[in-house]
Amino acid sequence: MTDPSPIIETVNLTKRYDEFTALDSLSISVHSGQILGFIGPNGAGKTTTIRILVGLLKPTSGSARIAGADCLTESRKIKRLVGYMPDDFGKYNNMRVGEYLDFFGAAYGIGRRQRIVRIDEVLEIAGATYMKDLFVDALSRGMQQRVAIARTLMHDPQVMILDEPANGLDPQARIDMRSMLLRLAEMGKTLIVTSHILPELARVCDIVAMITKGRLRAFGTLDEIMRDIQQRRTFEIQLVDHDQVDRVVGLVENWSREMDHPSEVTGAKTESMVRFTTELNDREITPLLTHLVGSGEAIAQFREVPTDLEDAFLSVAGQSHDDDAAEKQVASGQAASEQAAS
Ligand SMILES: Nc1ncnc2c1ncn2[C@@H]1O[C@H](COP(=O)(O)OP(=O)(O)OP(=O)(O)O)[C@@H](O)[C@H]1O
Repeated sequence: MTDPSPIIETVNLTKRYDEFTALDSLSISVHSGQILGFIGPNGAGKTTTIRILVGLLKPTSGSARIAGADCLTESRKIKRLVGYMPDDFGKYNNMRVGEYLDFFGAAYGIGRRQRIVRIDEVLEIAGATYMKDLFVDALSRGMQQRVAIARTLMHDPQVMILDEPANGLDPQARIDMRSMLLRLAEMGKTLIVTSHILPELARVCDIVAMITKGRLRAFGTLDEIMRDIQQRRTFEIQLVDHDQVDRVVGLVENWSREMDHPSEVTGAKTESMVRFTTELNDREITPLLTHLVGSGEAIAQFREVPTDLEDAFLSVAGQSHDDDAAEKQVASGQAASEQAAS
């Protein structure tokens, strides 16, 4: 039987600094063995949440519990239960990896004999056995991240909180990190993995929490989020001949006006393609296809361009500006230029 009670739970967690609300009524729950992707842009409130969870910051109101222990008042239990891997590896001059792990093991109160065994175990789990005698400061970012995971595992925590583990990694190291997260989850660890961008890591997460400006915008499995998010959908109409493009652009524009539903319509003559975005649902969009076919235009394909995770994230990020339409426009402009640049 699975345990129905969550291992990590925050209820209306709020943190204010004077008038400024860094975290606003965050309620999330994570079950044992799950990987939570905690995603939000810079300044969203991720670090604030993590600092509360690991007992380093006092919330203004609300509660946070890990395996039943209160993150604020039961810090000893929390320290034993949680392994926290910060984004910044730190500077450790003239320290070899084995010594580094020994140092942190001692800080966790692990006995000397036990540490010797444990260091080999965690290095093996992290795929970093060969690094044991290397100097920490000479390691690449990808190697450092493996050692950081080994360090976080030293006291065998039930919950691991990894802050931006994919930050600064090359594509291969990102893939390795993804496998590592899955391996940790298979071992029964519960993981919170933060990111300010939508990384490939999100694809290994069982659930995703997206926050912006301190507020939870979406929470659930990736599929649920993709379904729920109000999204402008993009359609492509593949034509047979490039001469049709201007006519079909006109047809779609007229139809949109008649429907009183603005669409952005663009034509690409070199591809014999017309693209448009709309918020209409399947039932509402079907008459357009009938209209196009009825007009006598030869249509090779009419298809929706699948929305990817990145679009979903940008859509959620846009919701944070709902109170201010002008700001929203700026945000979507930035998002578009970032997308174009990436
Ligand atoms: N001590 C503080 N006093 C005032 N404001 C603070 C303080 N600490 C954090 N903040 C503000 O709270 C907001 C949330 O910050 P937080 O560090 O949690 O964001 P984040 O999602 O972790 O961002 P990043 O990805 O950049 O680390 C930010 O606007 C930040 O400037």
